[in-house]
Amino acid sequence: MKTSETPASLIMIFGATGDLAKRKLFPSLYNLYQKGKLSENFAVIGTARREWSHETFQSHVYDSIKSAGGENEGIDQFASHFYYQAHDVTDSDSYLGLKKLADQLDKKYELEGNRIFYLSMAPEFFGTIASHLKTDGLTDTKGYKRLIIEKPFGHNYPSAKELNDQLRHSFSEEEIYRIDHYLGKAMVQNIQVIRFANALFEPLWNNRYISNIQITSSEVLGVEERGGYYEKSGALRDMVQNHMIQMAALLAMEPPINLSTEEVRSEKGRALKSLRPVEGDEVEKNFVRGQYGKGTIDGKELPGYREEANVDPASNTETFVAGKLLFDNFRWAGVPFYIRTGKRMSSKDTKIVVQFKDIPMNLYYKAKNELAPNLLVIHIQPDEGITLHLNAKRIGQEMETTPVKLNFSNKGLHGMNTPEAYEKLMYDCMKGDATNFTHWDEVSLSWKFIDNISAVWETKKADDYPNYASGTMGPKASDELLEKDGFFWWPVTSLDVKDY
Ligand SMILES: NC(=O)C1=CN([C@@H]2O[C@H](COP(=O)(O)OP(=O)(O)OC[C@H]3O[C@@H](n4cnc5c(N)ncnc54)[C@H](OP(=O)(O)O)[C@@H]3O)[C@@H](O)[C@H]2O)C=CC1
Ligand SMILES: O=C1O[C@H](COP(=O)(O)O)[C@@H](O)[C@H](O)[C@H]1O
Repeated sequence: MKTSETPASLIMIFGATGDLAKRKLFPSLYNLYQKGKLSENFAVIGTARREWSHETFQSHVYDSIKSAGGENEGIDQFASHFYYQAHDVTDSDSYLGLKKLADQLDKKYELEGNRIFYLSMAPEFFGTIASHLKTDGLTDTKGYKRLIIEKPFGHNYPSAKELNDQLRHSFSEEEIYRIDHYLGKAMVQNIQVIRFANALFEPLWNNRYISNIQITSSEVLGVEERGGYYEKSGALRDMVQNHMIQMAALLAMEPPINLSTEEVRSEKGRALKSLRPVEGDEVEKNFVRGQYGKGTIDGKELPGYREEANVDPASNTETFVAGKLLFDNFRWAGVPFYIRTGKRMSSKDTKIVVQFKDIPMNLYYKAKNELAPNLLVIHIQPDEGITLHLNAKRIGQEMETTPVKLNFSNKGLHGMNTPEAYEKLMYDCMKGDATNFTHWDEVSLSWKFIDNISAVWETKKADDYPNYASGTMGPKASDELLEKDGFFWWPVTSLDVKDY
C-alpha cells in the first residue's frame, strides 16, 4: 500500500548492466523492499546496450542480491517488478521505446507518473540523456521527476558548469539529486546530530576550544580495474573534491535555523564560501601529493601504481592527498582542518578526530603526568561510533591521571548493520528529500577550490613518485605537514571502537 512514506515510483536505471547497479543499487532497493519502504507500487526499468530480455535482467537482479548476502525471502516477487529495454543512449530514436514501456508500467503499477531517472553511467553521457528525457517526453508526466546523477560531476569547474547548464535545460535544481555516497553514511549524517543535539559539544565547537580537526579516509585497495578513469582523476578529484570537502563542510557549518534541505545545504555552502583558497606557492606549503609504490599488505606483495593496468608507467597521477584547510570565519579562524586520503594505505578507515585545546594549566604536573588532549573521535567506517578521550584519576593512592575513553558504538545500539549509504539515499530521493545530496553551489565552490590545486600539480610534475610504499600511511611529507604546526596525525587504524 503506497503512502507518503512508501511513495509509488518508476525507477529507470541507465547503466543497469554495470558494476554499480549490480553491487549497490539492486541490493539497496531490495533492502528497502524487505523493510517495507517500497510499496508494491514500484517498477524498475533497466537499460543498457546489451540485448537482454526481462527474464535475463530479473535473474541478474536475483544474483546480485544473493551475492550481496540477501535472504531468499521475497526476491522473486521483488525481481518481478524489474523490466529491461536495450537502448544506446546516443541513439535518439530508442528513447521512444523507453517512453512506451514507462507509460505501460505507470498504468500497470499505478505509479502516478512519478519517475526517478538514475544515471549510473559514464559521465560523458549525463547531459545527452537528460536532454532526451525531456525532448522525447519521458519527463512529461503529472507526477514528480527526479534525476540522480552519479559522480564525477565534472572534471573541474568549467566542465561541471557546462554539465549543470545542460541538465538545467531539462530539470530544475530541486529535481537534480547529485550523489555523494558519503552523505548517505550513517556516521556522516551523525555529525550534525552530535554537534547540534548536545549541549556538551556545540559551545566548544570553535577556535577557542578546538586546536585542530583531522579527517582521514584511507583505503587498502589500489586502483583495481579503474586505471583508465583514475589516471584522469587522481585522489584530489576522486575523493577530496567531494567526500572530504563535504565532511569538512558538515564539521565547519553554522547551525542551520531548521533541518530543511534548503537551510542545511545553504549553511554548508556558506562554510565552503569561507574556505581559504590555496593557490600558487601556497599549494606546496598546504598540500601534499603521493603515489603508491610496491609494498606488502597482509603478507601479499603488491605492485606500485605505475605497474597497474591502464596506468602510464611514468604517471604523474596522485593516489594520496593530505592537505590543510582553513575556514576564514569567526568560528574557525586559525583552526586547521587536516584531511588525508589515499589508496593502498595500511588500513581501510574513515575517521574524524577533533582535538581540543589543552586546559590552561596542569595541576597534576608534580606527579609527572602529561595530560592527554581531549579528543572526540567520530568513527565513520568500518566501525561506526564515537569515542571521547578524557583524563581521569588512576586507581590507587597517588593523585595520578590516566587517559580514559567513553565509547558509543552504533552497532551496539541497534544490534544490526546500519543501512547501506545507497539504500538511504535512494529512499530519500523517493521521498523527495535532497538534504543529503549536493547542491550546485556546493559543487561549484568545491571545484573552484580544487582547480587551484590541480592547476599547480598539473604544471609541475612530482619528481619523487612513487613516494610511499603500499601498506603505509602515505609519504613522509604528510606527517611533516602537521609537524610544522606542532601536531601529528592521530592513529586511525582500529578494528573496533573499543580499541581506540
Ligand atoms: N562502480 C562503483 O563502485 C562506482 C561507480 N560510480 C559511478 O557510477 C557510474 C557507473 O559506474 P559503473 O557501474 O562502475 O560502470 P560500468 O562500466 O560497470 O557500467 C557502465 C554501464 O553503462 C552501460 N553503457 C555504456 N555505454 C552505453 C551506451 N552508449 N548506451 C547505453 N548504455 C551504455 C553499460 O552497459 P552496456 O555495455 O550493456 O551498454 C553498463 O551498464 C559512473 O559514473 C561511475 O563513476 C561511482 C561510485 C562508485
Ligand atoms: O567515490 C569513491 O569512493 C570510494 C571509497 O568509498 P568508501 O565508501 O569505500 O569509503 C573510492 O574507492 C573510489 O575511488 C571513489 O571513486
